[in-house]
Amino acid sequence: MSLSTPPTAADPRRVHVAAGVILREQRVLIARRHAHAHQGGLWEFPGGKLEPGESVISALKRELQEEIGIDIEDAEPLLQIAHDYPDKQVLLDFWTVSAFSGEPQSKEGQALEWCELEDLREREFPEANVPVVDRLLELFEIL
Ligand SMILES: Nc1nc2c([nH]c(=O)n2[C@@H]2O[C@H](COP(=O)(O)OP(=O)(O)OP(=O)(O)O)[C@@H](O)[C@H]2O)c(=O)[nH]1
Ligand SMILES: [Mg+2]
Repeated sequence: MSLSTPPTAADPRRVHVAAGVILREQRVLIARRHAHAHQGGLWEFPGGKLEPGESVISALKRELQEEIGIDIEDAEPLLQIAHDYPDKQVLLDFWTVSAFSGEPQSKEGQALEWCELEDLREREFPEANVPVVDRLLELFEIL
């Protein structure tokens, strides 16, 4: 019998998070997590925790307005990842944001970068993000 149980998406202790993969030409918008935050100093896709009773898309819209000041006009699910950090279990819902209004700006003092897809591997992301970065590069046929 294995000592640890594999991650399951349904575990109610998981923190459910919505994050946006915002694409423009061959670039993706990434933000740097504050040094003191969970997984601090690493790059992320903007987003945050769902409030009780909130849908993923509503949370995504709210978080992207709060963090970078844009309004989502079109988005579709890209990948869901359940990941266990030593100190936290998360369920990350990554959505591709294909249309939005407003110009992304740092509303919480975080660094923002329109990163060329081919440079994405050089940025350090939290461990849970590895499959989403892989998927994105696969979709754009970047090896
Ligand atoms: N937004 C975002 N969170 C991520 C990513 N990858 C990843 O592991 N996480 C984790 O998911 C959780 C998301 O929390 P958050 O800090 O963005 O939540 P939030 O915006 O609601 O912030 P708050 O806690 O200050 O209200 C964190 O534990 C973070 O480490 C990612 O790409 N984007
Ligand atoms: Mg956040």
